Amino acid sequence: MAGEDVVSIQGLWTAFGTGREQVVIHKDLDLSMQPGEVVSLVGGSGTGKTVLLRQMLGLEKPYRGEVTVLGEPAAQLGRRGAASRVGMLFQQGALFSAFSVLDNIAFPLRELRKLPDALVYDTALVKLQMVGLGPQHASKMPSDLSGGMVKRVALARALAMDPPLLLLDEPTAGLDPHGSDEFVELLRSLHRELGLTVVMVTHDLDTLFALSSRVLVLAEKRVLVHGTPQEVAAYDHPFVREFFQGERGRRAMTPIERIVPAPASRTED
Ligand SMILES: Nc1ncnc2c1ncn2[C@@H]1O[C@H](COP(=O)(O)OP(=O)(O)OP(=O)(O)O)[C@@H](O)[C@H]1O
Repeated sequence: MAGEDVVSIQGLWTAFGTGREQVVIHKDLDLSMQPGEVVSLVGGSGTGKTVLLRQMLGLEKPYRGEVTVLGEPAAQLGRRGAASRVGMLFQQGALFSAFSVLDNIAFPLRELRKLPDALVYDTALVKLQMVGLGPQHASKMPSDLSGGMVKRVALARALAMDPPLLLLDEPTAGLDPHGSDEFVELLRSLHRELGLTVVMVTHDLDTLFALSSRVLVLAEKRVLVHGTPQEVAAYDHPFVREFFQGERGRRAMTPIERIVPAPASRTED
């Protein structure tokens, strides 16, 4: 039933520009997401993955059609309403550079103007701890943080208002393999502990296979195919072949071979 969907998109058209300059990005696109899913959106460059996240956050209005989040049109959530329903981790973290770590996390809580300062402070500290950072980091400035820490602080801020829906734009981009594995592990445990529904855009197949319960492929201005990562990877389409069966795809799908190099193939003399 539509009422149970965390996200429901029906008949979505996204277009930019007007007249002969107009470019249509999505055409009659439908999709829905159920509670607890971790859905990865994949698609070629310019297929409108990030725009779709921004529409779920209410930052972009559909040209035509409906984007509904937890039963309400996303475009009508308003900034404060949105923060308690949807948290978003932007690609570069997007921390306020003039604010300390704690003030960045506290920002959505302060915007409410309802909570006493002491409660805002305590809540922000709890969120900091939730993403694996101790209180010694609270007064640091964003410029003092590593890339992995910026992502963690941005995640804590996205979760400040306990939203049931978390949107992630390239969550592991820019992290080294170790940092990426750690961040995936953090996302996995937060998803489990908080019962989140997660929608992410990722080009990283390790992240996709590690986290996704379902993958949606955007192509031809709509959802071309969706299913488990394994089902989608087997779908016969040029983009899907290139994405999953190119060099990156083979690496992500055969982790055991990567870790244990085959000695037999190296000793042929
Ligand atoms: N506000 C805007 N005004 C005009 N065009 C826009 C706007 N936002 C996005 N676009 C265009 O819409 C298209 C889809 O953008 P989007 O960033 O969602 O792509 P994407 O699928 O996330 O691509 P990538 O994988 O390269 O990041 C692009 O061609 C982009 O230039």
